[in-house]
Amino acid sequence: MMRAVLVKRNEPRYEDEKNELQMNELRELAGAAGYEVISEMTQTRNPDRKYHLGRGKVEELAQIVSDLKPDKIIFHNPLSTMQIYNISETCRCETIDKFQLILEIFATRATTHRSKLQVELARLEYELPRARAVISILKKDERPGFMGLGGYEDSYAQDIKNRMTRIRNELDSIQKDNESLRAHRHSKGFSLAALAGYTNAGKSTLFNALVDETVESKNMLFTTLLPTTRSLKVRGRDILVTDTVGFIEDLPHWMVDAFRSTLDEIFLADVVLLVVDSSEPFEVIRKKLLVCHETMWDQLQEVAIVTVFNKIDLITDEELREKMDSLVYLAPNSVAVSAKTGFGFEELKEQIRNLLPEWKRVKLTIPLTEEGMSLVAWIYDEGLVHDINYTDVISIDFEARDKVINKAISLVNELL
Ligand SMILES: Nc1nc2c(ncn2[C@@H]2O[C@H](COP(=O)(O)OP(=O)(O)OP(=O)(O)O)[C@@H](O)[C@H]2O)c(=O)[nH]1
Ligand SMILES: [Mg+2]
Repeated sequence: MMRAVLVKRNEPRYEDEKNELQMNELRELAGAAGYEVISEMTQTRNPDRKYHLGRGKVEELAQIVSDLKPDKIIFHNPLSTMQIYNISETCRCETIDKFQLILEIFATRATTHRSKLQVELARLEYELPRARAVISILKKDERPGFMGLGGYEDSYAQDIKNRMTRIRNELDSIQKDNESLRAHRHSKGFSLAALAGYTNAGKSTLFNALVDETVESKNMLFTTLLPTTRSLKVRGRDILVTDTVGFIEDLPHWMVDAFRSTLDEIFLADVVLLVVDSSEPFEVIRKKLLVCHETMWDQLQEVAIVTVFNKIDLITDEELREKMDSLVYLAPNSVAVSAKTGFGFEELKEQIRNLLPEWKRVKLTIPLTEEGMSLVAWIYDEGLVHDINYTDVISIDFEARDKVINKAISLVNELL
């Protein structure tokens, strides 16, 4: 196991609780990336400056490093290239910030070709401006080995840019395949639901319990990198449920862009299940709901949202009521569940079912021929059959999308 020293920030203008939350976040992130935290240091913000790390602090850090010999120093706040360079140099230890840590987590979770490309793209986007800056710092210092770089600097940056272009092209073509897959699912009579929400809210646990199949769920952040899809049947309607990667607050734009295709699953759904951890403090839930809505809003105007208050086994009924009542304006169609105990699943399924786009119901008379039978088989595939009678003709009473009904009617007319 890799060993890390954490440097957390302390915002004097924040409440203690909020500072503690940020510390927890960094600890959890480090754990998720596979680090053992061997020491923690706090960096307090100087009111009139940015997160300037004073000489004394860096020396204190260097002492900790020489005593404990960690593999990495991890900072909560974003570091400039100059800071990374100076701290690594003084402490003789690799130094990264929270964003690089998140990238490491994504990299360890990436198992398929698509997710690996996404992670690589995000990494290159992060590296590009830094690569340029590091080279110019080294040039200024006139270090041996970096003298007379000449065209090297440009070609290095150009190389990164070329790799980014290649990855984007490849991702585009994978994205198109996914869109046709989605259209195919729709045409097969499935409705689409996606689980969304902040990381660690319990999406994967709920997903597993709802669809009764085993998808990795651990008490760590970012367990789910790739969307996973399984089917669920509610009152005869087949629903494909997709588990997605969790939202992260303050995600820089270059990361959001790289992971947009993960969010696309959410944007193309018929219903989004927005999962929140109801055992967290009210202010935290409120903030997380805001982040989710902000991230999804522009593209979600048409999509129904079910707000799932999860983990209610951890709080009292009174606490739950209070939270749900005060969050009404941020939590459309809310349902309280426990993914752990299964409480509230029936209500959740009903809520999903009620929000699915309406199908129409028709009765058709189809000739009892071979072509007629194959039309019936197709209707079974695409819709929900309520009643069917075989006499000298086939009388079928079924529910389906407009498109399916229109096609069935025109086929019947051809057969008559
Ligand atoms: N007590 C309790 N714990 C729960 C419940 N649902 C989930 N958990 C726990 O919460 C932790 C996180 O659950 P996950 O399902 O992995 O969370 P996630 O939203 O998929 O997280 P990411 O994939 O990282 O975005 C796990 O330790 C679960 O066991 C619940 O209803 N009750
Ligand atoms: Mg998950």
